[in-house]
Amino acid sequence: MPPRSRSSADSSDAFKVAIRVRPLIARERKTGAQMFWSCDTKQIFQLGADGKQLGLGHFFDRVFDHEETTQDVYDEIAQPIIESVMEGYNGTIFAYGQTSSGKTYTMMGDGKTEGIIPYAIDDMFHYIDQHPDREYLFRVSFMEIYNEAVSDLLAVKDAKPGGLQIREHLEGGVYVANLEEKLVRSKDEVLEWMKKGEKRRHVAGTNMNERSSRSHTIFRVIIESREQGAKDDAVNVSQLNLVDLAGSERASQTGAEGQRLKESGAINQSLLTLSNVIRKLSECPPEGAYIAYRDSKLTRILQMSLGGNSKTAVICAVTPAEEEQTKSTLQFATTSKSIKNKPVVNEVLSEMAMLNRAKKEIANLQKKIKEMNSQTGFLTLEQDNEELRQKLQEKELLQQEQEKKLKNMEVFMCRSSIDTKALTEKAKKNPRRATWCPRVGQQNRLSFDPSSFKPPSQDVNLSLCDVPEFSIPRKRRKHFSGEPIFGELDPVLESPSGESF
Ligand SMILES: Nc1ncnc2c1ncn2[C@@H]1O[C@H](COP(=O)(O)OP(=O)(O)OP(=O)(O)O)[C@@H](O)[C@H]1O
Repeated sequence: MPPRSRSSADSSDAFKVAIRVRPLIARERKTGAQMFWSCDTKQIFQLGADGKQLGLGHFFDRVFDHEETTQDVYDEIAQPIIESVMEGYNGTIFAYGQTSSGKTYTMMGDGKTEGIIPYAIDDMFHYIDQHPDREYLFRVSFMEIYNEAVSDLLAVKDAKPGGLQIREHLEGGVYVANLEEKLVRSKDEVLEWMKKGEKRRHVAGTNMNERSSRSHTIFRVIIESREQGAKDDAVNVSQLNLVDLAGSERASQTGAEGQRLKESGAINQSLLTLSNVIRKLSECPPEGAYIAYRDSKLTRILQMSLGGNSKTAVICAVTPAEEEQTKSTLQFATTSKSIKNKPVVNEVLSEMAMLNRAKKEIANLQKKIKEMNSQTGFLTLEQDNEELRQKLQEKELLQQEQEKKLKNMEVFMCRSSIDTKALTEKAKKNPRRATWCPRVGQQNRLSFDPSSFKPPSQDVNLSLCDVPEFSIPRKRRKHFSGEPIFGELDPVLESPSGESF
């Protein structure tokens, strides 16, 4: 369902650029590497061989030095975006930089230190606890772009050769077809999925990094929320993209050959397209101007995060012992600073809410036509009457469409307190694969997985329906044919270990 923008946000700080300078690592310390860069909280300077500053500093929203932690980066750069995402804005945080500069360390963590993703997830669930007036539904997906092919890091089966396809909604907006989205209920579940996906990511050792990422990854969290007991079923749908890019690299430094060299070519090519897109956007092009998003999968998927409807932060990771590569990262960062995004809160209406609205409008139109029919003699009235008739026809068509969709869809919300343990047991035993998603936010949700629901021979099994306040209208019981809940959601609940209810 297409999102509707509800309200506009201040776009002045919708695109932030920060620099993170990492400490020297063992390999560099061993070779007595020279420090080429120094910084304070807002600028970074190049140093000469004598350790003195060369030229002017480069200014950014924030520069983090080698002593500052990922928690510091999170608090100042990422946390405001997470809060906006919970309020209904799209958000993107991505780490950019040369190979071995600390992108994965910053986004994922390294096993000992947590990264931005775990901090973000922790905050999101904390936010839910503090907002009992809304109910939330979380889904996650994890994709990688390797050698210009998109694959699903959470899918059981590998994608066909060539990878997953990128498509466009009729109403605008890009999506990856057949990318699995997992319903999640707790931070631990999210992190399990993240770790599971990380294990499948393409990583290999090079001369520059023992564990060098050979692909770009996008870990996405989709959040739906609505007011508890809201009358018109308006749902905010936002997504958070957490992007760990592969690093730009030089074959002379990494020693890449064969497969590594091919990977390196694909990485550098897509980063070049990213730079070109950023350069074009930094020139503040007029609305509708051509931007080469389609030149790489990465820019296509991140289209909305670059110059679009998203609050975005770019964290440029740099190596203090690298002169030229760090200069080139700073050039990218400087260009990025001029980008202006235009974030809005995304609101969608459920099919039921749309149907209710359409019905109300039809009733109003019918009333108006009746009133007009009782009056005669004035041309203007007849013209108005014709206009109303046309409107009515349109509305009736809309209503028919909504009703058809609803026939194919069943969503059952259970607002009572459910004994989730007992329900899990029942769901496990139930051959018709009822799925449930309890404890997302303050509410329990119960739904059937329409795609795998098989109508029973002796009417519907109501073993789940002894849950208080939960009932299925009898005439609807046989209509489960695969329409998703809230747009694209396929509500199968799977645990990270692969178990599905
Ligand atoms: N801020 C930091 N503090 C301490 N160690 C760091 C920091 N940043 C990175 N490192 C270390 O530097 C090495 C390279 O980091 P990382 O793998 O995150 O780089 P990368 O930019 O993701 O590289 P690639 O593009 O090759 O995947 C790792 O050993 C990591 O632990």
